[in-house]
Amino acid sequence: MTRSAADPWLNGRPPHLPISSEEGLPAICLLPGDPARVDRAGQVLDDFRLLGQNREFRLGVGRVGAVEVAVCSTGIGGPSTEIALVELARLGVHTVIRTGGMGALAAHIAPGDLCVVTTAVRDGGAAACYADPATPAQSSPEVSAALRAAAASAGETPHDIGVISCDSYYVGEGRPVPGLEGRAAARLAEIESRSVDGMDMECETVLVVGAALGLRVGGILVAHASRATDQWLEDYEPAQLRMLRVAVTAAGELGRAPTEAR
Ligand SMILES: O=P(O)(O)O[C@H]1O[C@H](CO)[C@@H](O)[C@H]1O
Ligand SMILES: O=c1cc[nH]c(=O)[nH]1
Repeated sequence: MTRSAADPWLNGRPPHLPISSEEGLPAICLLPGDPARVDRAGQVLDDFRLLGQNREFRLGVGRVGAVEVAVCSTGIGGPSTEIALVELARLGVHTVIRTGGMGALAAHIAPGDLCVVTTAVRDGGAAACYADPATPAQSSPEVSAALRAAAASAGETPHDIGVISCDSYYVGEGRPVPGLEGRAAARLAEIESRSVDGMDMECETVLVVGAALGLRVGGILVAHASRATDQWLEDYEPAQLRMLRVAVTAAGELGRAPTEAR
């Protein structure tokens, strides 16, 4: 059997994710950007096992109660996130929850705060291949509701937020790269004028590409930093674990009461 360039799966194995369609995946998958967060999610899942890693795509599966949950890192930005989503959908995943970090823009969101993503401003590249730029990036209401309920049961009080997702961390997020300070400042002012609560680099792709593929989509983010107060959370792991606990509980609920993918 030879690999097709147009459809480069071979013997049920996708070209990027370290798994074959014979092994299959659970219907629900958490999507951190950082590969190291896959193992952190494993700390709050039962019977976690790592399936493998290829490039930025680290993949594992575990369980919450009777519900199996996959965790797959997307790497940074739209292109690698699009690849993960398309391959996961073909492997049987129908619900995805981004579990990431963000820079808060709204002054009332402090580093370490949890945020349930309801919408994303479309500022990346990959998602434009899947839906016209006018198509809104929105979480599936049942995914957001499950995340809010899981947070409440853990004693957390997450913010409901809109994020802007863009494919540049430095100048694109208004950081002063030497020689480009003016450009970065103008960019930050432009982002601030859009009235969003935070910025990351993957939510748009998860919401738009996932929806175009017929998946239920959503996201929970923890503020790693505040651009409003210029604070940065150095001891980030406890906040990530709080977020992951909420996401795993929500995944358990969504898996217990499956609805049709939208
Ligand atoms: O916290 P994760 O999911 O890695 O994502 C955030 O961190 C990366 C930037 O450092 C970007 O991918 C951004 O969206
Ligand atoms: O400032 C930040 C922090 C996390 N992720 C981002 O994209 N930006």
